[in-house]
Amino acid sequence: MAKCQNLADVRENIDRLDRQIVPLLAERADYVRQAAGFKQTKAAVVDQDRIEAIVLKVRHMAMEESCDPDVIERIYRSMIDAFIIFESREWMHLHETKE
Ligand SMILES: O=C(O)C(=O)C[C@]1(C(=O)O)C=C[C@@H](O)C=C1
Repeated sequence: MAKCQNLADVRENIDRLDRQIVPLLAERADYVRQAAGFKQTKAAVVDQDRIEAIVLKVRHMAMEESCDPDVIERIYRSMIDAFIIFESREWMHLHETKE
């Protein structure tokens, strides 16, 4: 990790990472969209056991990276909330247009 000399350096690095993160989120969104296709009911879009398993996993990963696990948990819970809204929309679209 580079030690920055000023705020402009910091922001350059943040912008570089955002250029990597957004394509990964787009790829993740595509898999979330596919998940909607495998779910029989709209209620199944929210899978609390799966969410808790993901949170546990990413908290461990954060600790391995010497990052605050509470920050990572908050980011993941917010991200999954957004994906649930997205997946619900996708589920309705897929299941409305079936018949
Ligand atoms: O794993 C699933 O079933 C998904 O739909 C993906 C995902 C996620 O974003 O990771 C989204 C919604 C679910 O409630 C749980 C997890």
